[in-house]
Amino acid sequence: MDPLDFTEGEFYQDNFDSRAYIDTFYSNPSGHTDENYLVFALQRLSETFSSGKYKGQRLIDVGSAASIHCVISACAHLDHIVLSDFTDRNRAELSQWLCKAPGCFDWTPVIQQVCHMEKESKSPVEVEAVLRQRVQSVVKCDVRLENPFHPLTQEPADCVVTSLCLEAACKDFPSYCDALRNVTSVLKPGGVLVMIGALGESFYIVAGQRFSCLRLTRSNVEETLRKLEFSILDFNVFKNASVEIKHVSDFEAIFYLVALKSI
Ligand SMILES: C[S@@+](CC[C@H](N)C(=O)[O-])C[C@H]1O[C@@H](n2cnc3c(N)ncnc32)[C@H](O)[C@@H]1O
Repeated sequence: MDPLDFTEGEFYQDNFDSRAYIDTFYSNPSGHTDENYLVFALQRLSETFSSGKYKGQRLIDVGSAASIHCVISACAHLDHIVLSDFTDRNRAELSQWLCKAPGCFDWTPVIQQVCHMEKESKSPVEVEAVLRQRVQSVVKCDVRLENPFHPLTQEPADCVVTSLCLEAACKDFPSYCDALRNVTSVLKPGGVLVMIGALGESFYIVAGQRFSCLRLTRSNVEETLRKLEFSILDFNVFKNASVEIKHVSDFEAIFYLVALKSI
C-alpha cells in the first residue's frame, strides 16, 4: 500500500466509531464470529498474569481504543493502570465506562469469560470493581512520538500492554520499529511487554469504514524486539481458520507475545 493512503491517527480521530468498534468486536466473549481470536487472547492474558510472575506498581495499556479486555487479568496484580488512545472519542468512551455513565458499554460477558478461565473466587462484579478502582487515568497517546504521552510524562512502568495498535498506527516498517521503541521506552529495565498483534493483515472494517493495517510477519516483530534488546519469553500464534472470509478484516494470524526489557 502507498504510505500516503494509510489511515493514520488523524484519520482515526475523524472516522473511528468507538462504540461500533467495541460493539462489533467485544459484545460477545468469543469476539466477532468471522474472527474468533478473542478467547485465544483472553486465555493467554489470563495465563500470563495468573502465573504471578508479573506484578508491580504500574501498567500502561497503549492504544486501548475504548476497550478494557487487555487489563482484566492484570488488574489483580498491578496497582495502577493507565489506559491510553489517540482519539478523543475512544478516551471519552473509556471514561464513561469508568464512571458507570448511563448507557456505557457492558463488559460483563467478557469479564465473566475471564473469571471462568481463571476459576477465581472473585465474582465478575468484584473483578469489575477492582478494575475500575485500579484504572487511574485515561490519557492521550501517539505512538509516533518519542514520548507517546507528550505533554505528559509517564512514570516508568512495570508492564506495558499493547494490542492491535502499532500495525494500525504505522504506515511502514521503519515507523513500526520507531513506534515500538517509543512505546517500550516507558518500561522499567526488566519490565514486561505483553503485545497482541495481527500478522499478514492489510485492513479491518468498523461500521463500514476501512482502516489500514501494516502487513507484518513474525520475523518482523521478533527482529524489531531483538534490536531493542528484549528477550522474548513466549510467542503464540492463532491462525485464522477462515482466511477466505474477509468481511471485517483479512488477518492471517494473531500473535501474542511476552518479552522482557533488558536490565
Ligand atoms: C484496532 S484498534 C485496537 C484497539 C484495542 N487495543 C484492541 O485490542 O481492540 C487500533 C487503535 O489504535 C489507535 N491508534 C491509531 N493511531 C494511533 C497512534 N498514532 N497512537 C496511538 N494510538 C493510535 C486507534 O485510535 C485505535 O484505537
